[in-house]
Amino acid sequence: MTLEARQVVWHRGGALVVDAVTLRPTPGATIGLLGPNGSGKSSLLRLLGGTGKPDSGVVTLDGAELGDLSRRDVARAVAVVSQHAHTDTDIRVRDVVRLGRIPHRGFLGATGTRDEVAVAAALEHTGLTDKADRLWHTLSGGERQRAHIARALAQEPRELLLDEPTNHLDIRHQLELLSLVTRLPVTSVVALHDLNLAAMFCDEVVVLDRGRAVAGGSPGEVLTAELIARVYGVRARVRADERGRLTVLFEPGPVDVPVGLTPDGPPPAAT
Ligand SMILES: Nc1ncnc2c1ncn2[C@@H]1O[C@H](COP(=O)(O)OP(=O)(O)OP(=O)(O)O)[C@@H](O)[C@H]1O
Repeated sequence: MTLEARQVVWHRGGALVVDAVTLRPTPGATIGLLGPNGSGKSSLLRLLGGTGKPDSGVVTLDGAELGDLSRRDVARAVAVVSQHAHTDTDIRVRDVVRLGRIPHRGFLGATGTRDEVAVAAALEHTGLTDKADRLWHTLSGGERQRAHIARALAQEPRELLLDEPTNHLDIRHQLELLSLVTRLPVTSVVALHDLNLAAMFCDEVVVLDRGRAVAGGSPGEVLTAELIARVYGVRARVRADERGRLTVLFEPGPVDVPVGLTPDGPPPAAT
């Protein structure tokens, strides 16, 4: 059993933003949450992380309703990296990563060898060991993003919720980060905009559109030109290589232009 959402509904600011979504990730799998801006990805992640409470439906962790568990119990199992994580500017990177250990600390809050080992491993995994003693405000945007991920890894969660974790990262670090996430012995739910990264790294994807889950399954089943046109309003060609790896190629122009008619094609007949 793992973190699950069943028929969750959530209104924010009077609007329905998550509409009867059910999410049952396979334990250990990497699940991509896809969908256009405003489709409800971050909101669903908030419900899964327990920082939002559904108006109806339930989120459960190992069968227990999230609202019935203490914050500490949830934090021992679930780590969240949100899109707009705030960090004080005069704190050192190692101390940011140490924050991930708080749910594991004993009554007096003392840190032990196990904490320092977890922090060192998290810094190493995210390529930040040599920046551990740097002050936060001296880091680049991508390095800050990696430090937030290191903090989540130091938490040694079973479930990892990541909201656009590749934002700010250069292509090498995007690939390294998602490759790391897929190798971790955790269940991950990752909001992503890049459909090619989703196809490359996710075992399953769920597509949200105006709060509703409109498709779910393996990337190959879900990421079709038809779905991309319908949900994103964009023309695309989806190719699979001999090993079944997908590439999504986007094409300019409105979706109602027949596929195959490119800007280099014949000019429209004069009227
Ligand atoms: N605090 C809030 N009050 C009112 N509406 C909100 C609030 N937070 C989010 N919303 C609305 O909820 C809807 C879903 O937003 P959400 O951030 O979950 O989408 P998203 O898919 O993560 O978008 P993006 O890809 O742009 O990050 C949007 O219409 C957004 O404007």
